[in-house]
Amino acid sequence: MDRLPKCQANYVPLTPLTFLKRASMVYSNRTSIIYAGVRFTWLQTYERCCRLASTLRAMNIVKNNVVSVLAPNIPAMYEMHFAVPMAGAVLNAINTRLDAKNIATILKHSEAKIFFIDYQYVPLARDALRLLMANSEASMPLVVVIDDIDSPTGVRLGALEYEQLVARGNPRYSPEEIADEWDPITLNYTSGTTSEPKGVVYSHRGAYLSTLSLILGWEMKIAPVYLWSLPMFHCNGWTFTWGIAARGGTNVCIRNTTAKEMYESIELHKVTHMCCAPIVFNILLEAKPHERRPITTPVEILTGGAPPPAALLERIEKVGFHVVHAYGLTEATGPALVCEWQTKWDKLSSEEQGKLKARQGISVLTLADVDVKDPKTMKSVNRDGKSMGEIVLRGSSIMKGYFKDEGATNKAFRDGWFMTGDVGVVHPDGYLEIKDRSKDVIISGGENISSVEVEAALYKHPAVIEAAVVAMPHPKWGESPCAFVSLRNEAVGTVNEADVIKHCRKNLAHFMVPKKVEFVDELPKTSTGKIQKFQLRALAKTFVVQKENDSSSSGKRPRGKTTTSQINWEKPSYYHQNQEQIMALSRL
Ligand SMILES: Nc1ncnc2c1ncn2[C@@H]1O[C@H](COP(=O)(O)OP(=O)(O)OP(=O)(O)O)[C@@H](O)[C@H]1O
Repeated sequence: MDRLPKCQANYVPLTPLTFLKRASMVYSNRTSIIYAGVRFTWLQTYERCCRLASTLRAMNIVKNNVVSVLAPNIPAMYEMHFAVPMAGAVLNAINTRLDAKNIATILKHSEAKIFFIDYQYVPLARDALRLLMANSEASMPLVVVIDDIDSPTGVRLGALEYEQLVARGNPRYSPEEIADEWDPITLNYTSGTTSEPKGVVYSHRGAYLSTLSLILGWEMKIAPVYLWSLPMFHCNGWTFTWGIAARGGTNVCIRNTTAKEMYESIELHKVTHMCCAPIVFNILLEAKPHERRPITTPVEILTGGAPPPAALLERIEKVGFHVVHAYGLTEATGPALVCEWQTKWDKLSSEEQGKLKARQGISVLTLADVDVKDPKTMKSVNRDGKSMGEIVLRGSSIMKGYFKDEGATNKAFRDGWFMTGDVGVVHPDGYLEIKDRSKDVIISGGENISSVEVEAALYKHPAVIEAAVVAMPHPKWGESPCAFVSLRNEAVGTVNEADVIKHCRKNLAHFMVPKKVEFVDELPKTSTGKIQKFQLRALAKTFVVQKENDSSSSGKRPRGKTTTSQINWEKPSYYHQNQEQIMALSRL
């Protein structure tokens, strides 16, 4: 038996590109993409991708060349997820919330040969290209502007425009053969929450398997109507760029994730599925009455990227959304764990259900194994829901490695495991729960305090809209929890520090209760909307607790004051005004 050889009939390299070709045949007339007044079928999408791929080849793009794109969730961005690898190249979708300096750094590091730019991002891209040009070691990519396909604007940066390249190409183009499924398909840079963004490389095989296992993990049926509320530049839309083709679904593309645009799309197109970070729940929940639309049939939401507090899960489900919680990282091709629902939980109260759903869950099918280990001994921790260790993963959805960074790659892989840098526990039922990032754990009097647990208690307070907890120096305990909280507009002035501490006492063990609560207008965030705890930690270090139960700080803001502080958080270099829009929205 073992002598039977592989041949082209029985051994085809795994690649998500096969999903598109299949969709063009089996779902040829079904709507593939909706964007404003534009609609495509799966056959049209396939032919447009063939055309673009053939033009890229004609432009001397060869195997493993990087093609970068800076665009929101528009049809071109979707098509490039197929067309670029169909030309044999590697897609690098850049986060549109980065600033010019970081975009220039990515273009240089990735050695991008072509840079596609959505017309709205031309000013930002121009600044990035200027910085790149000033760097004598960097080579300049060819620039292509993507004009709005629904209402062309005429904005240009050079001679080339996306639709011209599509029109010029061959719809009968035969995509480049994937010789080896281990070949790279995309290059995605991490969020830079804990360090500088790193270039994560996915293989065709990893992308294919991760796509399938997420479809199964989320139980996504045939022909979903998928709203693009998650940026496609996040781990290729957590693989749903490829996944919607696999299911013959409809991609509803929107430029901005405003409450109005999301609610309108849900109503108009009868959206069945969407993905988002928990921060988007706030946008949906805090929508103004004229922006809201009733959710008449349940919309499935897959959420992840940050811990969703149980209280927030409860609130969003009451509106009519049905949430599935997943945990993952760029390095794991998006979600690696899904909190698979158990029917016996249906009988529980909504509060208990929220708590169970807030756990990060069990591995997706592509992972061969997941564990929580003591990072020093690499021994598995007890499955008691209490013993903490580092979450480690192994399997086909784990990245190939970090591009041009052997040191970081070697550090990330240890003893056959990928080290996530996240601290978690395993419950007796096998479900994992993340307690913190390694760097965020608070050690108070020798006890580990999970900032995520304290935050979950804070979110239960009806006036709290956002909360983050970090370590603050304490003369007796070494460290103690310090909470940074932003309040709903109507609660500002009515809730004080003592109220919040009293609320925490009711919901947490005494040693976990924050010794200080600082009210802020906004919390500092990364380009992907994650809270930058390093900035909070730096500020918390300046707070001095004199004795037990005295939380007076170094002096600027007296205890119990009910107004919020307008702190000018140091903006990271990868930060620009879109971020402010998101924050403003989340606080409306
Ligand atoms: N469901 C979740 N619950 C809690 N935390 C989550 C969840 N999903 C993701 N995370 C956090 O997000 C991290 C992955 O984020 P991402 O890959 O975007 O880059 P980053 O880790 O934020 O950036 P960098 O690696 O550059 O610091 C995980 O390691 C984990 O800390």
